[in-house]
Amino acid sequence: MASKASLEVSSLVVPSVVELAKESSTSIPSRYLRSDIEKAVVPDGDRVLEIPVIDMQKLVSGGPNNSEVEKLDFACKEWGFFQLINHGVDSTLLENLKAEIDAFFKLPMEEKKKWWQSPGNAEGFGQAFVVSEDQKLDWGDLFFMVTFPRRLRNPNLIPSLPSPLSESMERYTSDLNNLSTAMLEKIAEALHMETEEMTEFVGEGRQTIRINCYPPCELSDQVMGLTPHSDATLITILLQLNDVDGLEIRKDGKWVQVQPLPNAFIINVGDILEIMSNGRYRSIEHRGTVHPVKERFSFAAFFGPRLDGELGPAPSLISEQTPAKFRRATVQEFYKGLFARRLQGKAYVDTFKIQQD
Ligand SMILES: O=C(O)CCC(=O)C(=O)O
Ligand SMILES: [Fe+2]
Repeated sequence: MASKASLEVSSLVVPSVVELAKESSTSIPSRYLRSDIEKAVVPDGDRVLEIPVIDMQKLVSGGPNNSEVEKLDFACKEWGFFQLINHGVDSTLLENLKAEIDAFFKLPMEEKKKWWQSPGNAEGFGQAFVVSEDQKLDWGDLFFMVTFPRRLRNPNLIPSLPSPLSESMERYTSDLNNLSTAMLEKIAEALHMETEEMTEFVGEGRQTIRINCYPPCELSDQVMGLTPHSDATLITILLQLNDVDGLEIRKDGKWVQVQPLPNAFIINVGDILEIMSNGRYRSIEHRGTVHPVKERFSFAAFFGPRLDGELGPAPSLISEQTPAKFRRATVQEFYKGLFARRLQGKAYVDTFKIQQD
């Protein structure tokens, strides 16, 4: 049955960083400058960090004992992050989307104002998780909206975006919604969960999207494009929209840069999947850095469960030997708490942990 539950998401309204970046670097307000940025480690020589690569075609076509499902299990368990190739999303659509988003963020501010966030509503251009006037701000503008289920969409967004961006967004978010559902079925298989348990938990699902634009900044080592965080999702499908790297993950305590394969998706385990898998899979902390002279764009599609359900470890994954590591909560309660605080690594999901003696 379709749920009526909706969720109000808000964030304090802040100025546009794209506009700010047009001014000289001497005028960067202190709200953006940080002195506590940990540097990323540079891999030895020309060794780069090789995050696992999963092939969607192999994942869906293999029968029982599919080794790609085992690879998926390993990637979610050991990394919380992997690249997805052969994902089936049309590459022409991806190329069009990249150009259209670039043009969208370059529209004059006068026009972009139509889609700016407003007090009490975090959809549109702006920032997220800004809850106090004195917290540090990210060096980037985002565009956030609810995309699925359709009835929860804000009518001032997708249909009123410039054409052809609105048509590309419709196709892209719909393709990613289907891909997320297919991926979660495989994740259920990898976890040896009952399939119905996953489908019941996800229900109609909920997708939100966040497009990130990080303008260049001369003081790039003193600003953060996107504060270290884990995503509060089941899974996130991330696409880097241009040729500028900047995504970093915290691997074994150290920040390391990710170099995505062209047009591959980067998929990461979110906090809700960590809870549902009873900690077998772990959401990974990541951040967006800023380049000194180049702007960077990325597109994150967040996929979570229906809003009118409950979350907690899947009953089939709990036993006497593996007791529940997380408390149960309604999905609404989970999100309400999330949006009431600033982003701070994995601190929020940790509040759901049950102390083990
Ligand atoms: O820009 C990136 O690569 C990371 C984006 C991200 O983590 C997010 O939007 O949640
Ligand atoms: Fe993220």
